Amino acid sequence: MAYNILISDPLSEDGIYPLRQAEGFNIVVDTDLTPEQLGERIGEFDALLVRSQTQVTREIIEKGTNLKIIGRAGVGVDNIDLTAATERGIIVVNAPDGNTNSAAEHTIAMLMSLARNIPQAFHALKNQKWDRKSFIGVEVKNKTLGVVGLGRIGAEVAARAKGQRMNVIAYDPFLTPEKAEKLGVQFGTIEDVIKAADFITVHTPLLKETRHIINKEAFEKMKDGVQIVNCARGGIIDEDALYDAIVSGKVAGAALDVFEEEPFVDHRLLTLPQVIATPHLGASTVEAQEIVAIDVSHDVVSFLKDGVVKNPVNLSSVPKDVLAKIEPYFNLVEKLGSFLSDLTDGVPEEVNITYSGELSNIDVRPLSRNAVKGLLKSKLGESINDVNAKFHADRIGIIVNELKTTKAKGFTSLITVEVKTASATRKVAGTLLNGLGPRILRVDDFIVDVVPEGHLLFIRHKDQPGAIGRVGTLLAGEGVNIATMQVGRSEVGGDAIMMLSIDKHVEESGIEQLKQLEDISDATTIDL
Ligand SMILES: NC(=O)C1=CN([C@@H]2O[C@H](COP(=O)(O)OP(=O)(O)OC[C@H]3O[C@@H](n4cnc5c(N)ncnc54)[C@H](O)[C@@H]3O)[C@@H](O)[C@H]2O)C=CC1
Ligand SMILES: O=C(O)C(=O)COP(=O)(O)O
Repeated sequence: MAYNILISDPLSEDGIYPLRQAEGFNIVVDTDLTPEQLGERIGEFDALLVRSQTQVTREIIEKGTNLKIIGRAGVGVDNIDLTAATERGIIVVNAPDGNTNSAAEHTIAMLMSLARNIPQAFHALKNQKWDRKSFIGVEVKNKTLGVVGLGRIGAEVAARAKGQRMNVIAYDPFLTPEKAEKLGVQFGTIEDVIKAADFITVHTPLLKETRHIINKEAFEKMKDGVQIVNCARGGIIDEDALYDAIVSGKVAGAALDVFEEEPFVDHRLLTLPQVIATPHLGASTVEAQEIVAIDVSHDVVSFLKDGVVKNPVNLSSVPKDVLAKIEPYFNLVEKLGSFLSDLTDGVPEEVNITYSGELSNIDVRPLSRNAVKGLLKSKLGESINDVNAKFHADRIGIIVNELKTTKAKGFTSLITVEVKTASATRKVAGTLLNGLGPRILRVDDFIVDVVPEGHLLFIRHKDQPGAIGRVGTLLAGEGVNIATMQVGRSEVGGDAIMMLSIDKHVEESGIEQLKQLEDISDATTIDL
């Protein structure tokens, strides 16, 4: 299998060696594409690798008809339309750890430069001005640093600020008092943080909840003479409000690595002497660039070859030990979903997936996604995969419930999938038999033992002499050979089922004839 990979932002050449080494990977590096050129070419590629500059818009994603994976060699994915990627079943991966240290070091460098006017003084010297009066700074020791967003980078910045003898107060909606205590930082609301701080640094992702989280009202609550650092994302701070707050004297200075619009050549904020800036250099170190490129390249190779990724952004990630336990069930659970899709008429309203036995103790969400994928794929087509299965289920309004019980009726693990439509409830259960592979063990309330593969025929009939013979004769007339056959019944002479494994698909006309046979109430073909 050959794969075409496009790298559209500058990535470390040393870091992309996993891609260069992978067999069948054709790599194109073109970091000068305009959005129009990218749109024209993207259809040729299986994978797209970017940093923060390439805007991976819905339009680009829709033109990427062969795209399977988008790799972000860095953390922030606000330049990628995640909704569009998810809808189209394209997995997005990033490299969340590789540039933490560089971004934290850059933040501290900006903080110190801001406090001591280093860039402004250097600029004066370059212009042949020996000026010591204009650049009197402030110490950071014993000052309070307010950290908004105490994730990977925020926590590193907090630790280093403590090394500078600063007091640190942090706000993060996912911060627990325990984590705050462990990091030796004070724990507060956003209001506590912005009121207490002499310096404020933001380290959240850019989300709709964090866009302009530092705005006019926030500036009004701050201490007079506060200094602001943004090495996270343009847009977290309202740039117009920051401009006004600096001009009014409320804010003494700002150090910015990121901007609402990037790149630019002129920026109103840079006309203010209190503002120092770098052109989005937080992650621009040799070390960080090598690590992020390695991480994202590994994920692209392993996804295209084996369907496995370490750092998914639009799927929940699964630890290796859990993946090892659930991976053998991927195929079975997808087949259970497909089986039910063929068995049910009408739109599914509710899907209940019950995990019994050993599977009840682990994170089985990837299995549930595969069950939904199987259920939807035969109705909506091959474009359904585990990235977009949940999106399409939500879109249709299907409620998916995951249930767990330790009791597995003697099996190590048993998975039961039940589908409710407006007119019926159908269910199917299966397991992995040691050494024998996947088996369907129950259809509705009937016990069976079927390999979920190939063409199956599910028949409901009355337990009467001759019913089985009539089915055999009719299928023979259609040229359909029966490979295996099982019969189950609720009671002698009562409702019964036949589960046949057959060598070819039975046409609709054959199914209609089967349904007309005496004592046969229903017949369904299932193709797995
Ligand atoms: N300037 C640069 O070159 C770089 C910038 N970044 C930016 O820094 C951001 C943070 O990176 P990491 O620390 O690695 O991410 P992270 O995911 O480890 O941390 C983000 C933190 O923000 C918190 N958060 C989310 N919503 C919040 C809210 N409304 N208020 C306060 N906190 C909130 C989260 O709970 C999390 O703890 C990235 O999303 C990226 O945009 C990252 C690397 C380099
Ligand atoms: O990782 C991030 O979020 C960054 O902002 C780094 O961006 P870059 O890869 O340097 O364009």
